Amino acid sequence: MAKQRIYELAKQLGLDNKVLVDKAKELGFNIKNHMSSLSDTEVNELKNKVKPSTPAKSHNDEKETEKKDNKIKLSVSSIRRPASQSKNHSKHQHSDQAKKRSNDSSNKRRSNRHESDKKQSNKSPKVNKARDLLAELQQKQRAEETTLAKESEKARKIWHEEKNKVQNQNTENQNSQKKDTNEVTNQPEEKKTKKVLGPKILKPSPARNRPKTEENKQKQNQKSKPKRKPAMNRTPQIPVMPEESVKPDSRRNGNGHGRNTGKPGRKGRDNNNFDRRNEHSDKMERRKRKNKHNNHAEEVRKPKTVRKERPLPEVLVFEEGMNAQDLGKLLHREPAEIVKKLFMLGVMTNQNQSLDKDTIELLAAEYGIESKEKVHEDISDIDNLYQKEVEASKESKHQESRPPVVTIMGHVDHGKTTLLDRLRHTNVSEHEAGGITQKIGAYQVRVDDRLITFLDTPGHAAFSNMRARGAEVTDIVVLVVAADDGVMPQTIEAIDHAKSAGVPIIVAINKMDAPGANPSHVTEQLMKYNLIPEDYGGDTIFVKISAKTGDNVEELLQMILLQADVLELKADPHQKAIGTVVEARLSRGRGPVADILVQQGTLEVGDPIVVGNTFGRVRVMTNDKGRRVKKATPSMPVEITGLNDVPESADKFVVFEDEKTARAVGEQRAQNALQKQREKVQHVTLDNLFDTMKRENMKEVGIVLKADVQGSVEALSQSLEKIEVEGVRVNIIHSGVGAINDSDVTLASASNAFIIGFNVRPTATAKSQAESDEVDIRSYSVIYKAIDDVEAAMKGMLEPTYEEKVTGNLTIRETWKVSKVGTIAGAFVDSGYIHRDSGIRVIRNGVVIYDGQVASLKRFKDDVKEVKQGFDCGLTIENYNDLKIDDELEAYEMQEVKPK
Ligand SMILES: Nc1nc2c(ncn2[C@@H]2O[C@H](COP(=O)(O)OP(=O)(O)OP(=O)(O)O)[C@@H](O)[C@H]2O)c(=O)[nH]1
Repeated sequence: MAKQRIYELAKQLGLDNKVLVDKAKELGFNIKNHMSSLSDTEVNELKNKVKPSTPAKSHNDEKETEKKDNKIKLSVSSIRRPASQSKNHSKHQHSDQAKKRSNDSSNKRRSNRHESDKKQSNKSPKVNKARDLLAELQQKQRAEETTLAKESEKARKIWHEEKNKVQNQNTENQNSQKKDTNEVTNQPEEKKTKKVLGPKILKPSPARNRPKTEENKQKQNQKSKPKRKPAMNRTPQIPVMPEESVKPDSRRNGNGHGRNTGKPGRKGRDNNNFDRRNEHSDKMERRKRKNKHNNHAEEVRKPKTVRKERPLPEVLVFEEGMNAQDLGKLLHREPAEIVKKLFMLGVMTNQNQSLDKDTIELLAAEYGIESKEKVHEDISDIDNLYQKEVEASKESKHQESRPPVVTIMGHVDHGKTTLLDRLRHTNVSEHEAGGITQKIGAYQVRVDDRLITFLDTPGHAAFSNMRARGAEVTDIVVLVVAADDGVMPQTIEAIDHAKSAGVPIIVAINKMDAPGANPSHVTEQLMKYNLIPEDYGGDTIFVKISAKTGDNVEELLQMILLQADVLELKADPHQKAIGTVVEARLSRGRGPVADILVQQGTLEVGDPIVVGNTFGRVRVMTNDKGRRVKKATPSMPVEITGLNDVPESADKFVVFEDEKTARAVGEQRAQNALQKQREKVQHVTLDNLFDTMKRENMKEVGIVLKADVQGSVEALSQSLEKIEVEGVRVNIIHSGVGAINDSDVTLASASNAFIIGFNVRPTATAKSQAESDEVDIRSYSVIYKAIDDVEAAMKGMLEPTYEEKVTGNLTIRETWKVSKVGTIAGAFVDSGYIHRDSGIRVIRNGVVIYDGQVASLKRFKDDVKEVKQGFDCGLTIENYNDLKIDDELEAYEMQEVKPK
């Protein structure tokens, strides 16, 4: 049988040539490659060897797998090993296998080889040629392999030399790592080569090799704690570096920092980052140095100011809600210190947090000082300021005697004004309208170089309120009782007022010259009111005088001074001036004018002043004789100008440090007063709801009241409001001092009220406005006249009755029918007049056929109010169009009939 070549057999078996060659070699056949031929025996033997493990049907799969395996092996080995090494390795393997087999088949093979050689030499020249070619190819292959191996060996040597150089350098630098470095450098070449050429191996992070900070050390210790062996067994720890970590510097970008992952890309990036970082840090460094330099320069220029430690205040006057900053200012300490102190006291706060009273007190105690809460003063409460000044004067060491302020009281016509006239040597009563004193006057009388201030209060009942106010500033009341008239109602009222004010009374029994004078009777009457003369064991001074003749007036003055001495009246002229308004009015040329009585201190021209709800600066000051003065001492009545508004009588006044404050206070008070007034008008509660409803059903007479002085306004308004007419009451819508002006008319018109002017007249514009608005203005100079008129008007309002009054007769002369308007009658006024609002009756043949209202009234094309006798007019009647020529028209009005 012919010999078969291995590749043929491989093809037949569906195996790779190499596999078959290997198998054949395993069996010890004398073959070289897949071209080698096999004998039949060898073929069979090889088939047997291959067959069991390689079933025919899976040949392809196996082939594939083998191919893959071979490829992988080759690829891996080509990377991992140098060619020569791989060759050696295969040689070794080959030799091992040969050794194994050599024992059992060496002789046999040797003989076979000889045989085959012989056989081959005997072959055809073609075969020999092919063999030679093959041999030649093999030689070439071997030569190439040898060259490659030499080159790789050379390259490896160079690499090792380089590496060793670097390692040696590092070894010198890093003594602690010396040992390990040496170990690594002494490692076998194969291993090292393997490392370099082999696939990437994940290396321990260089981070672990960083110099250990304290923190890192701690962390590492914590981590390694459970793994630690007992201390006794521990050997001195030499850090065993991982293989790669022994050459860290060569991998750390030359600076020992940064992470090296072994990737060139990342290396590069790290380098760049690092460079940038370096650059940045350099800049920072430069900047720092520069700043240092600058700071230093500043330090040189400006020596540091050391804050002076100011002493703590004796008392911490605080307000609740202050914060650490506020308290820091008061205590002359840094707010941070305050916060710290509070923290120590257990109060967690910041500099801006409001603190309560207790905390602030605690803080003061911590500093060892007293604390006092600041009491808020409402400077707009001038009554309070006034009272404070009064109290201050009582404790003042600069008190001086002051003139007594005397008020003369008594019943009407008992001679009060005559007495004052006598005292002032002027005749006031003759000029008084209606013979009644209408104003509070204040005068000073000199008696033996001593002064007595008199307030002339009117005796009429309507002025009782003013009298009571007069008593407030009064030290002594002189009660005038006519000897021929005796005690009257207002005498008793005066006694009550004086007593309630705690003011001592001196009784002046007047009109001793009158024929019916009976002083003992008067004395008896007064004793009923606990006014007991000294003669009767009492302490009331009785003086019998005649104001008319002047008898005993001097003695009365002496008695007043005596009483003043008993009272020891004193004041401090050096303190801030306070006092009371006696009277106020609006002067046309001078503006608001106020008669005031200085009670404490000294008022000077130019003083910023708040008077009631007004304020200003004292511009001109005039005394009771009409002379200008610059100063007003205690108990001195003066008239002042310079206020921004007219104050009310009995208002308090207080002088302020500056005009700004005075203005602020005055404005605040005016605003408060306005608010109060509004609340008074608008406020309706459950308590007053019934009253309000009741008032809604009542008819009201609205009055706008204007007078020359505030006292008259008050007196008149009180009298008017007292008028009682069943079902009707007076409502004073507005009252004030000064002429009747436009706004008064507007207000009266809007409120359907009329205006009463007392001693004042309307301005020209107000007069014309009143006429156009049909507002009634009544002017009076005597109070009771005004009261009587109002009373009559009020009676007129009670259920007024109306009666018809025919005002005119007309005859229709023409009619026109206009669509949308109706019938227009052209009529002639035969008698009287027709008004636009007239009622109208249509009379035809003596019979009233319609009674209605005029709808429109015209003359030619113009609407008119009224058409009088002798004129033509055009008219329409509401809801009636059946108008015919010669119809008679009767115009009429419903007129109010006053109750009798
Ligand atoms: N015979 C006599 N008549 C006097 C005396 N005093 C006043 N009269 C008169 O009494 C009247 C009233 O005097 P007045 O001084 O106006 O009285 P009044 O108390 O001021 O009156 P009112 O201002 O209304 O409060 C006048 O006619 C005086 O002339 C007096 O001493 N003797």
